[in-house]
Amino acid sequence: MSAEPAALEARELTIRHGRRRTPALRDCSFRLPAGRVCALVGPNGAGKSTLLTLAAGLRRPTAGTLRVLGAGPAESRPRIGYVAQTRPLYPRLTVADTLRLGAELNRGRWDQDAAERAAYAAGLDPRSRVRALSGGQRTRVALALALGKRAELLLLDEPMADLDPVARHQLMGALLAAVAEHGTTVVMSSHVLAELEGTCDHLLLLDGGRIRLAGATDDLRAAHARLTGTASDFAPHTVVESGPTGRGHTALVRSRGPVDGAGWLVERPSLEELVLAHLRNPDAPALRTEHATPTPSQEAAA
Ligand SMILES: Nc1ncnc2c1ncn2[C@@H]1O[C@H](COP(=O)(O)OP(=O)(O)OP(=O)(O)O)[C@@H](O)[C@H]1O
Repeated sequence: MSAEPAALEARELTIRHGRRRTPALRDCSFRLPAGRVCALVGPNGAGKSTLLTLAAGLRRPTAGTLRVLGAGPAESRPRIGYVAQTRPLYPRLTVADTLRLGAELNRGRWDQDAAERAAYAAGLDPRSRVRALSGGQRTRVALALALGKRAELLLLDEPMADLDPVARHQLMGALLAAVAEHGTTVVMSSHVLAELEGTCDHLLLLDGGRIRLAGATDDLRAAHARLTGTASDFAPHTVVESGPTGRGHTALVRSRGPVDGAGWLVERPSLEELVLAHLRNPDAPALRTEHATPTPSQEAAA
């Protein structure tokens, strides 16, 4: 548990789309402290976009609660920047008009410089109509609106999917600057695990609508180890994934006590290794670190 303010706090969050029998999210409980850059990862259909739409106040949960910046999602909407996977924009407006509309809708908090930096960094013409933009250019404009809004919480659905490598680099720079200057919290869904490694300091791994891993990336990595040795018994540690290697056996384990001194070669897994091992092994127990655990609710404490 933590006294740090939470950007998101979910308790038993469940949502069923329409009449679907299987919920898109099931009993998800987690806490995302404010000021983090959180990678939201998981396979196709895991529930990532659904979670972002709930946080953006565009859908209501079937059961459970989600607090956003300490309030209900709808109430917090003015403080949130949400970039949907479809990048909805007005096709007839020019890029400059789109930013003007952003300024109009966010009077008193609009940051024109930040919006223009994001939109025009690659030489995009302000007079271009939105309908004539490429997928990556639309993404730039959608991100420019979110950054110009000086949102306290940015909810970005696969923001890097259609950006070229230079634009990805620029986007990460702009996001990290917002975090450093304004304490912005960023939640970013992505399938490009290697790209998230150096940028994200928090991870939410969803699979089948359930939370598999939640916590600071350093804490999650520190809770695991890759052990390689001649024996195949890795007790007392919990094996997430194991297999033979040229040198004997190797396993990615959730450590229970010290891992040194037992004759194993010990390595700290990368974020990508950790995520892949959990996705390949759906029976591995979920892990939510202390800082990612919701504080006891007032009703529960009463
Ligand atoms: N509007 C909808 N109506 C019915 N079912 C939906 C709707 N939106 C999502 N779903 C279902 O909810 C589940 C979660 O979908 P969601 O889009 O949240 O996954 P995702 O993790 O974002 O996937 P991807 O990586 O492919 O974008 C899937 O089974 C999907 O089919």
